[in-house]
Amino acid sequence: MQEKCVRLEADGITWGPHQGKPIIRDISLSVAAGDRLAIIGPNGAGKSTLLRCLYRGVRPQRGLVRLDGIDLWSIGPREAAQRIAVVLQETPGDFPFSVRDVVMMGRIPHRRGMARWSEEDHAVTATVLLRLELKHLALRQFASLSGGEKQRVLVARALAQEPELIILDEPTNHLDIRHQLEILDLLKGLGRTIITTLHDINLAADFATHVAVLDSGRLTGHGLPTDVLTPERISSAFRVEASHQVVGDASHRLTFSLR
Ligand SMILES: Nc1ncnc2c1ncn2[C@@H]1O[C@H](COP(=O)(O)OP(=O)(O)OP(=O)(O)O)[C@@H](O)[C@H]1O
Repeated sequence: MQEKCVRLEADGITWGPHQGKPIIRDISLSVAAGDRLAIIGPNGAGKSTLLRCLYRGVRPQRGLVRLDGIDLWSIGPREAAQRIAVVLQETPGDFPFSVRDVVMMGRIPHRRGMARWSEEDHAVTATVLLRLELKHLALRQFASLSGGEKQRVLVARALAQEPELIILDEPTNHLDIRHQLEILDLLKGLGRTIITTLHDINLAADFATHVAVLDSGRLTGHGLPTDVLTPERISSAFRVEASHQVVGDASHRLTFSLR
């Protein structure tokens, strides 16, 4: 399997529904190859909408998204899908697919038309199942898995795509704390550029090399977690009281209360 990373830049992007007000406005950010960006912000801030612009799900009405300096809309959807894998909250849970089938779906952007799966497709799928410790579940129905196992399979499908960038929307949703830590640890070890939304601010600080704070469709901070995740910025974005607490090894945690 190839290990590749890409640099992504968003330059002044704005998007909203037709004839509606923009949901995200004038967003500029950059993610260096191999970095992990966590996007945080309150419900409805526009995080999923921003992700859609970054993975070519919707075209920004203003501004550009670039992959290694090349406009994302100057490359076709197939090439975009070969370079960017997306893990969304909706899962193919109702469909009668085995775990192996779901992981194999990651190979679709590499397949020529309706051709059969190639030896390479089979080999990559087998490697990913092994690497993500899913081999013993390969023949299980996806729908029969636990939430934590499902999330692991969806990351495996993304990895089978051999992408340079993985974009995830709330990958820790509905997972208990151990499974949240496991999935973030797994993502850290993939050696890819990663952009993810996360609701847990302290987990985001531990996981990400950089964070972006979105508030009412605008970016209010972007940079290193220690610089960006200040109590003032978090209080203002989430409309709560936030304060720093020093824990055991002198690292900082934010605690929250209603104001
Ligand atoms: N296609 C659309 N047409 C109209 N409104 C939309 C569309 N997509 C999103 N919205 C609205 O834009 C706002 C931001 O939605 P979005 O899903 O991007 O927020 P979010 O920050 O991901 O929220 P959450 O944390 O609750 O998942 C919401 O009010 C949503 O209803």
